Amino acid sequence: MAHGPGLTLNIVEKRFDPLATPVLDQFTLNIAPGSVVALVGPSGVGKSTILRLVAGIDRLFSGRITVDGIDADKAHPPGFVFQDPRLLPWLTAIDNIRAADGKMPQATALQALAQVGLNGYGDAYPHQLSGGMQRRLALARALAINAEVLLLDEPFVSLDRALVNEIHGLLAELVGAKRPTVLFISHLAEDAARLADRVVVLAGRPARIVDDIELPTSRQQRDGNIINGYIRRIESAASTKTGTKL
Ligand SMILES: Nc1ncnc2c1ncn2[C@@H]1O[C@H](COP(=O)(O)OP(=O)(O)OP(=O)(O)O)[C@@H](O)[C@H]1O
Repeated sequence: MAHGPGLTLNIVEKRFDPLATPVLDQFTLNIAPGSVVALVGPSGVGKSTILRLVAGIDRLFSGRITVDGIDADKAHPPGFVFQDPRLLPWLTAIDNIRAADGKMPQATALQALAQVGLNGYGDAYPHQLSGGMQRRLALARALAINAEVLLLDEPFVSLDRALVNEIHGLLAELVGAKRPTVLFISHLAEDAARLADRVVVLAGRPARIVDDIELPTSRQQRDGNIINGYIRRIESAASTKTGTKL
């Protein structure tokens, strides 16, 4: 089955303030094709920075990030879901999706809308949708460009748990069907325990990988016990290695 590309991050240095310690220094991370990797760690450690570098949105760093060997800023654009939905208020749901790619056929946008359970809401404006629906629309926009790489920055933050479970299910289904390479940030061990194949725990300034946990059981086979075991492992790694609670 086709799957998303492998990602290699060799960041020599990323800093915002020329006088302060860099956020990233000699930071290396390799992500296997088609894997789902969760980045966890304390606030301010550099998780969103890493996502923006991989997306090619932020090019101000030294080093090299590649997507199947191609420099990230020249690779096919990833699907990116930001912490806030970032919808254009003057466009309908369908046009928000199509805005991601000027050549996108209407049918593709409609299909993405259906995939996130928003059938029938194509003509609604963002203010007519609930917060959770807006979040799903943002996800549909990321999916509609048929990206082989999905970058999700706290896609579940401040959503109620029922909706999070629904979106988890949706993502697990999409990952199973399309096998994209996914890098996502979450503050909740449960998100990682349900979705990830691998959890990378970051700490410090400059950020270091202080733990790298494989979650070998396939997503479909993760029952409550397995998920709870994974949650304990991730939370314990985060608290002992980063000194903070997730
Ligand atoms: N545009 C910017 N200008 C200056 N400093 C920045 C900028 N973006 C991020 N930083 C700094 O870089 C560091 C890493 O920020 P980043 O947003 O990547 O952390 P994070 O791990 O994603 O945090 P959170 O979990 O709170 O979102 C922080 O100290 C932050 O203040």
